[in-house]
Amino acid sequence: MDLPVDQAFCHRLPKAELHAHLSGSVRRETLHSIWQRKQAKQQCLDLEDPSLALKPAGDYPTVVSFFQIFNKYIYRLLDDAESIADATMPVLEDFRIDGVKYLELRTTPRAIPGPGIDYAEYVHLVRQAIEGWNLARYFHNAHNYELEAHLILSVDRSMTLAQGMEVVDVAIANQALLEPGCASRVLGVDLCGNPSVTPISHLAPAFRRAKDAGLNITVHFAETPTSSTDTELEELFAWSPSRLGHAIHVPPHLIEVVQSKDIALELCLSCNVLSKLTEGGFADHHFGMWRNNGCKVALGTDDVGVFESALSNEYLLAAKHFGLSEGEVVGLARSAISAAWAGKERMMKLLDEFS
Ligand SMILES: CNc1ncnc2c1ncn2[C@@H]1O[C@H](COP(=O)(O)O)[C@@H](O)[C@H]1O
Repeated sequence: MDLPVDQAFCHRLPKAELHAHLSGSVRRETLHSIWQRKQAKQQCLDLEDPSLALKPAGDYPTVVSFFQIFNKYIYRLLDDAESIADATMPVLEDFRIDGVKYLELRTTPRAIPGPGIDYAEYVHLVRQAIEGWNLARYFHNAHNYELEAHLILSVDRSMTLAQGMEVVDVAIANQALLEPGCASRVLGVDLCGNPSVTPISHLAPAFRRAKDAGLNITVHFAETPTSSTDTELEELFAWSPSRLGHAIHVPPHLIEVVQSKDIALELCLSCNVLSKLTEGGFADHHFGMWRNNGCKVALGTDDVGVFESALSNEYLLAAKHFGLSEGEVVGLARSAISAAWAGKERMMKLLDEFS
C-alpha cells in the first residue's frame, strides 16, 4: 500500500538536481558571513547587510526586480577569489544535507576586473572550490563521493556573441577533469538571464560551437510571454537542446515538438510561484500539464538561496498539490536522474540506489 508522502520520505529520496544557479543558491546566512568578513576588512562598505538588502522569498513584486538582486547585490559581494570559494562550498554542503546525490550546478562566467578575474579564471575558482569540498567529503566519508557535482556554464541573454563564444570556449576547455583524481567536469551550456532581454538569435553560433564540441545544451524556455514568441521558441529548438528550463508559456503546437523530440523539462515550482512567473498557486503550476503529457520532468530549485525551498521540499510540494503517491514520487526522482548528463553508466548506478 502506498503511504502519504512526507518530508522525511522526500529527504531520504536519492535526488538529482539539474536546475540550480550557483549565485542564487547561496544561503542568506552564507552571504551574511561573507559580508561580515568583508566589513571587518573595510571592504564592500557601501553594501547593506544582506539580511536587510535581500527580501524574503515571495516579496519580489515583479520578475525584473528579482533579476536585479544579482547585479545590484550578490555579484558586488562575491567579487574576489575568496568570496567565490566561500559561497560555493556551502552551496554543495546544503545540497548534500538535503539528500541530493547528483548535482549539475550552473553558473555564468563573470569578469571581475579589480582582482583580474576573467571568465576562465572564474570557472577555475568555482571548480577548485568544488574539488576542495569534494576532497574533504571524500576523506570524511571513507573514500566515497556522497554528492557528484558537475558544472553547466550559462550564457546570459544580454551577452554579445563574442562573450557567448568565450563562455563556450571556457566550457570546452573544462570538459575534462581538472587533474587526475578530480570528479567534476563541465557537461553543458545553458541560456539564462532576464527573459525581457530579446532577441537572442545572435547567440546561435555560440550554441552551435558548443554542440559541435559535444557539450549538452539546456535553455531557459518560454519563461515570460515576451520570451515565448514562436520566433524565439523555434530559434531555441534549432539549437538542439536536450532539456528546457521552466517551459511555462509553451503554445500547444510546440508542446508536441517537446514530446516528439523527447526533451526533458527542468521545472521549478517554488521559483515560478514565488517570483510570479506563473499565475495562481502550486496546484496551477504547469508541472501538471507536462506530467499529464507524459514528458520527462526533473524538479529543480532554481535559486534556493532566494526562494528558500530545498529540493526535498519541491518533491513534497509536487506530491501535496498533485496528489502523488510514494511510488509516483520515486518515479519523478528517477525521471530527473534519467535526464542527467554524466553518462549512462553513472546514471544506472544512481538509479540502483532506489532498489
Ligand atoms: C526565474 N529564474 C531564472 N531565470 C533565468 N535566469 C536565471 C534565473 N535565476 C537565476 N538566473 C540567472 O542566473 C544568474 C545567477 O547565477 P550565476 O551567477 O549564473 O551563478 C542570474 O544573473 C541570472 O542570469
